[in-house]
Amino acid sequence: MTSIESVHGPADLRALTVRETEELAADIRRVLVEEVTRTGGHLGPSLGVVELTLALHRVFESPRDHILWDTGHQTYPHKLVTGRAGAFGTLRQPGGLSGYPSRTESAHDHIENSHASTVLSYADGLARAHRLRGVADRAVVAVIGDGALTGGMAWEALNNLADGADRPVVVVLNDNTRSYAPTVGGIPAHLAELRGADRPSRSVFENLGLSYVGPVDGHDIPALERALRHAAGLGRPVVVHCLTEKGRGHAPAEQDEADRFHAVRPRPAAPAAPRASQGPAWTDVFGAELAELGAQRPDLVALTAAMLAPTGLAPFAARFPDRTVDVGIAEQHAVTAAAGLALGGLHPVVAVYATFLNRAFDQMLLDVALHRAPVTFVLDRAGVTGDDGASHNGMWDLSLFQMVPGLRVAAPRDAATLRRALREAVAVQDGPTALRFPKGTTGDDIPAVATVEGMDVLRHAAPDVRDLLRDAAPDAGDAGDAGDARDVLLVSVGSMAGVCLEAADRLAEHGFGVTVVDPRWITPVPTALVELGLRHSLVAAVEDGGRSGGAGAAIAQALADAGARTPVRTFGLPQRFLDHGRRDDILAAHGLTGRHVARAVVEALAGRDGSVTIDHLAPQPVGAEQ
Ligand SMILES: Cc1ncc(C[n+]2csc(CCOP(=O)(O)OP(=O)(O)O)c2C)c(N)n1
Ligand SMILES: CC(=O)[C@@H](O)[C@H](O)COP(=O)(O)O
Ligand SMILES: [Mg+2]
Repeated sequence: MTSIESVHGPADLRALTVRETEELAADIRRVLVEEVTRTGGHLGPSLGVVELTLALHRVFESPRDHILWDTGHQTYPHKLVTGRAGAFGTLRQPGGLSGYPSRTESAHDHIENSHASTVLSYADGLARAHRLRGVADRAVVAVIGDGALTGGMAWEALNNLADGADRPVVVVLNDNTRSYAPTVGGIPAHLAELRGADRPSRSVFENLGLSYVGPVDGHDIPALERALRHAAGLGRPVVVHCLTEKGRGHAPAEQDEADRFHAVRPRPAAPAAPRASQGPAWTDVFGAELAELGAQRPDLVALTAAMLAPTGLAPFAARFPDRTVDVGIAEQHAVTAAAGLALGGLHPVVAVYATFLNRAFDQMLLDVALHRAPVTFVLDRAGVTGDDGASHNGMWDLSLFQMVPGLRVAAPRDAATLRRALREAVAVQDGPTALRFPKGTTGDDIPAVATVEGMDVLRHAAPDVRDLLRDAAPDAGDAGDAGDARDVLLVSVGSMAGVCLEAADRLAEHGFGVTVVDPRWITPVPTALVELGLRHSLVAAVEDGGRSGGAGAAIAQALADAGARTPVRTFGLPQRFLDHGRRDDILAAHGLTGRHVARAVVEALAGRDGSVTIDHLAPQPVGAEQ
């Protein structure tokens, strides 16, 4: 029985007989199911490309030939046959193998970005480079899924590839008819025709000017190899249409109608000990509230970019299918179509993972905000997601949002404030709104102890919260803070409320008067927040997002614009690409903990008069940066 342990690199594949290759495919599936069930990850997509991966590495000679993968979530077989079988048990673990191609892991890996629909553009550019540099002996092979093919970039690239008879890119279309759910739109309909008995005489690819090979059984290794060799021999741009099955070879995945085990959660290492209430999933809170609002507001329309269930829209879709739109993996189209829906008198809600909205920034800015269109953006997976690595962290949105005139942004801290923010957002009819919340569960609700000008005060040291906005400095109240009641203003952004409250307790133990405020609506910076900041000795903003141009930076700018001399410390993620890991570990590693924030605030205050010692707080790995 040929096993994956006998494969140390793709050259070993080329020495196998067809039978041995088929035995190897079975062993790869065994390893995928055993390991990914434990580690979590993209089991279904990888099971679907086992034979395709083996055929690709037998026909083409990576890394001299470039085999490029769109999205990269389906590359576990590729990793196994390119020398990483021994490390595969570390998949998606901190310090272990990435769940996507990684150039530091292997010369066989090229594209690390997990955002879909990019591979054909890489291939076009790489093929142009080969031509311009006179490189003639290196193939460029681009694997793209039927889902990714619904993304606009893919067609921009095809338009260019079709015009490049001298750029012999081999496009391998991995057609398993699904993104998460069955792929939607005219493109999958055309692919279905090509798969059918009475297929059209010419495919859309041939009408554009590319050659077309197929359809070919994506699980028949000899047939795949024949098709790939034929395609490579054409010496011109060509699409090889491969028919595969997502989740192939693992019955629970094959039978999973929802998404064929697109992304499975890690199996708990041991029976989970009863933990403090984690609360509901943010996604579920949003989905349930939107469905309720949909019953009250016939003008609400939900839009998704091929992620209806992952973004929580399933309850809304079940009740209001005619007001639910899946545009495919096409966020740019989703946003401008939402502007069109708004122009038509409706109130669209665009639900998307935060990082994927990046590619629709221009549409948000100039198709939505320029027209003050009442579109509500709901960003799930905002902040650190962790497991999926650098291109999945939702750490860009708060910075991008600062640039959008008229956009109002809410960052709820728990389930109650998420429901409230959603209701408030869809009530806004004179411009766009956005909500952002992280991956995972909400935890318990965190009640406000007071409100000030619409902002929630989670903790304060003054006898009366209104004292905080008076000019005279109130003495410390009964919160046990011995210092001036307005020593420190901690501005909590979204899910950082628990971190801020822990920091406040630590600071209060050491005699500081601390106010913790959650503006809930953080962009534009509330005037009342500036007023509060002006009356405190130090302002510290804590956000689960990139520090450059984020919410904290905007608060600092607003205070400076108001002529404040109050120093501002911003706590957020360093503007770097963060390696994969667990969300909580990454937040802690970058100082987003109560202990670290307290220590850094004390340092900042000590920096003013030097009278405060900080030896009682253990050193933390990362300091707060101004
Ligand atoms: C721009 C962007 N939007 C959404 C996603 C989330 N996503 C990851 S894989 C996937 C489905 C991909 O379908 P397909 O290309 O057919 O690959 P398959 O999983 O079927 O192999 C989606 C929507 C993404 N990675 N990038
Ligand atoms: C590859 C991709 O973009 C998605 O499958 C993503 O990995 C899902 O992330 P969650 O697991 O957080 O839903
Ligand atoms: Mg697919």
